[in-house]
Amino acid sequence: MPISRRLPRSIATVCLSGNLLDKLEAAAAAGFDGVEIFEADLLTFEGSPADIRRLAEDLGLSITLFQPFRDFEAMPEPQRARNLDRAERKFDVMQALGTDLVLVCSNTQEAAIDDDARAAEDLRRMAERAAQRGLRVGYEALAWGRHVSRWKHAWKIVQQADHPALGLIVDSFHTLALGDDPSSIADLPGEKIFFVQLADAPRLSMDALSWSRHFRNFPGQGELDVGGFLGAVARSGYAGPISLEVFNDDFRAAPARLNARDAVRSLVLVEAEAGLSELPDPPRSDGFAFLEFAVDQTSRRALGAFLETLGFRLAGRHRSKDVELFRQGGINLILNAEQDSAAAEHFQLHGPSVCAMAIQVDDAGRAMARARALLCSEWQEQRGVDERVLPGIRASDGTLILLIGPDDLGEGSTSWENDFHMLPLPVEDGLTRIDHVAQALPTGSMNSFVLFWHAVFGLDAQAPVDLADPQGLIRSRAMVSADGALRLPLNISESRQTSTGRFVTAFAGAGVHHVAFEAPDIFAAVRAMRARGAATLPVPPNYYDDLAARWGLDDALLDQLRAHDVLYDRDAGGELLHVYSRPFEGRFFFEVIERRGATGFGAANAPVRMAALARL
Ligand SMILES: O=C(O)c1ccc(O)c(O)c1
Ligand SMILES: [Mg+2]
Repeated sequence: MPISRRLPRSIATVCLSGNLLDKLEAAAAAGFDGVEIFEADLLTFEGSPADIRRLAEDLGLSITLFQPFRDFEAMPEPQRARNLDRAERKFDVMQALGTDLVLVCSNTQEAAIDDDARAAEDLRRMAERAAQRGLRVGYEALAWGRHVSRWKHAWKIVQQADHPALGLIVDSFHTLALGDDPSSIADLPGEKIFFVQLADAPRLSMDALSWSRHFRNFPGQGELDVGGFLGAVARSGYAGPISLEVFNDDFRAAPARLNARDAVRSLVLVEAEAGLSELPDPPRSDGFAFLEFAVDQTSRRALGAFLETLGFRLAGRHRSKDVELFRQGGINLILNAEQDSAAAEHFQLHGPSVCAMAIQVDDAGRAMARARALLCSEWQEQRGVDERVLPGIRASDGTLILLIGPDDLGEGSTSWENDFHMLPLPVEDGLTRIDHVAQALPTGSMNSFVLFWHAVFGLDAQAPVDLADPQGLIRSRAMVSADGALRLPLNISESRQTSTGRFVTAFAGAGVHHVAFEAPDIFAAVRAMRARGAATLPVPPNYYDDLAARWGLDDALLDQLRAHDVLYDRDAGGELLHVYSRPFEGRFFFEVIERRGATGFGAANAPVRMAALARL
């Protein structure tokens, strides 16, 4: 039974960077209804709690919760009595803030007594005092609580305390981190759940506290079933706010407004997963319809010539714009040197680079509706008379993503001819399609990109891998569609000296740093490329000696690999053979890949590639 209702959206100030005012403004701008005020943000703020109340009011935000109140229940004397005085002072702050709810998280102190009756008694007393002021107390089990770490245990204590001003607070992280089952939250009386906090996280093997304090992220960015958790909450009849509470090292440094927009995007997604709302299905994709490079006249000549060595041919010239189409097999690459265009702007900022990716989708209208619901900004290029309009959205870094429906640029369709004077040249087919497009991301932005590709296109994030560059570590995560037709590895580096770091710093931000083309016969493709003057990225002999040992390859195959600078890997699906071009003007490079069943990206070979790039 779907329960379509819009619950208020809230975010904890700890999720966002800046001072308290920055945080409030970012939350309001993103469209949140309310905020949880974290005590640390209040303590470091210049203004009084009453000032904060006014600021929030002016921004249209309610203050949904004040937190955390720590180490309260089941203490020995004299702390036990002192804790009630401490609570009274927090109540003063809450009244000045204009919020009626405080979060008490389960006690982590060694001195805490393992006695549910005592805990219940303490919480009941606190609730009595809160009630005298019209306030409420919510009790949350921290996954690392000294004696109370699970929601069922916290609920038992809340029931035992039996006071109308005391309720339960559930937090998806604490429940899912312990592998605890959230489904019976659905059986609680919804009105006794006072507040709901959501956070996702990658699966990591470490203690819950460190995991929670540094690696939480927004729903859809991690691996926990937050949608299932929220579904159980919704079935209880809970009608309060849904609040994001994320402690994350990157988020503390991320631009608050962009991060707040991601926060809303994650809520839209998880609400739909929980059955609280509907979202158009993600597109099914056959892969990339084309890639567009921003160039000027000079770099177009250079890139065109470079592509020709890889077997691409000039296949068409745009009817009204300074744009050329290069083709090979089913691969379309557009070189855009048009003045006063989005491409020209991109070129000014980044130099020759990929400025747009066109993705083939089963239904462009539905894909756009989903993107819009997920707060993507729509984009439309100026167009000439009779030119087709390709609907587009912007990715996290501003890269343009065009959505190509089945009738727009289909295989053998005449629609290219609509916009281009096509040249009657035979197209080569040594390379057949775009296998993947790899991007270098600025530090701290992995979660934002993962959410974009997961939410809008339904791609799944593969497990992160660490790649060793001679100058530092690169973290890589591939976003892949269910059938593997759309693959986008995302790379990030803390060091500015790695191939990824150099790319991001030298070329002003995120961008495509390599494009991989599929070849049915990689050795034939390399021979053809070399015959046209393309140089492959050299591979040291040591690599092949080790390959022989690792995989027990026969000498004939090894000789072929060695002679063609082809790298080899194997995964559960099968074999992977790949080879790299030299970089174009020290920027991006191309990969040729032959998949013999493998679904990965040859991560084991990345250090060899990066060392070769560093030597150049
Ligand atoms: O990390 C903590 O201490 C902490 C505090 C309050 C919360 O609501 C929470 O989920 C964690
Ligand atoms: Mg919490």
